[in-house]
Amino acid sequence: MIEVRELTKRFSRHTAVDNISFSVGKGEIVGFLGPNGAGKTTTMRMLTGYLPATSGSVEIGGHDVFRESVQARRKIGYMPENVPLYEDMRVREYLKFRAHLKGLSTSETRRRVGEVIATCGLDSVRRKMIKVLSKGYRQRVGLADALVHSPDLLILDEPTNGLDPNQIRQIRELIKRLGESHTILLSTHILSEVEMTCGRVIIIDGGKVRAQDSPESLVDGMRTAGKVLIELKADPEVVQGAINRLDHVKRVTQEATGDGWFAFEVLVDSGTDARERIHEVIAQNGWSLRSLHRRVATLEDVFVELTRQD
Ligand SMILES: Nc1ncnc2c1ncn2[C@@H]1O[C@H](COP(=O)(O)OP(=O)(O)OP(=O)(O)O)[C@@H](O)[C@H]1O
Repeated sequence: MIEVRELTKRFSRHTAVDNISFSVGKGEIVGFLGPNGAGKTTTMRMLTGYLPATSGSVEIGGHDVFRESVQARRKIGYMPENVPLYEDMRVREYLKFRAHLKGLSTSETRRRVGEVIATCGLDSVRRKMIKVLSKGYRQRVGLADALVHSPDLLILDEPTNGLDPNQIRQIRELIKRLGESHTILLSTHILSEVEMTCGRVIIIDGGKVRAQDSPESLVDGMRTAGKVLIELKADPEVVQGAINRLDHVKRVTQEATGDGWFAFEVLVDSGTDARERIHEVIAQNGWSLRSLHRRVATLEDVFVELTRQD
């Protein structure tokens, strides 16, 4: 559905997107992740034909976005980061206006506007002025606008940005439902959202693709996957020294928990499980233990590992 080849965008001397290639298959929901300034919005704007590329190509459903822009755009529903809405229009009126702009006939417009109002849960506000709507409803209007011409592909730039947790949940559920009948590429900062909604993730940083895989495989392949967390009561320096001497232990850090106990974080080689040997050391020394468990890596760990500056 999306085929991106060696895509580059330079703004004078700054390269915002640097020779990236990826594809998104029909029916996939793909998360596009990256820190601020990574190049997500710039990439999405090129994908949707709003911004010309410096070099490289983008095909949407077999149509080159730059050379066959009308055909390609017909397949795309784009929701930009800050949805530009006409504040003084009523919701239904605005969606009708947008549908006409996108070339729908009067009867198609009536039918589709009714459908997207229902899909996006806008029935109760369809006669309200856009300026009185909450941010959550505005996002839904943006989504309805992106959907009104029945595109196969949705490109959503931070669809939950600025929403409260309830609104985030509602939009996430809506996106999941839309994913049953659309291909979706969405950018977000909320990693748990990606884990819940996306089958695949593309992580970009400094304009380059750093990783692309399912959230599970990225987490499995995580280099720092092995961490054991312990809480016990004993001389922390002695504990640290004893655990540090074990095979496959890379680093032990400790901090006081404030109630007389100490918390230790033990970094071990990937693929090793040091819990049993750590427990033996604790038992041999007779230290009081109140917790010992392995921490499973999260997508956040992968993200930090791939995009951190140091
Ligand atoms: N029109 C422009 N002119 C010059 N530089 C730009 C322009 N648009 C974006 N940039 C720069 O390109 C880089 C990538 O920006 P982009 O907005 O694509 O990042 P992003 O990943 O979407 O970030 P955020 O998460 O903050 O929205 C940034 O360094 C930005 O300053």
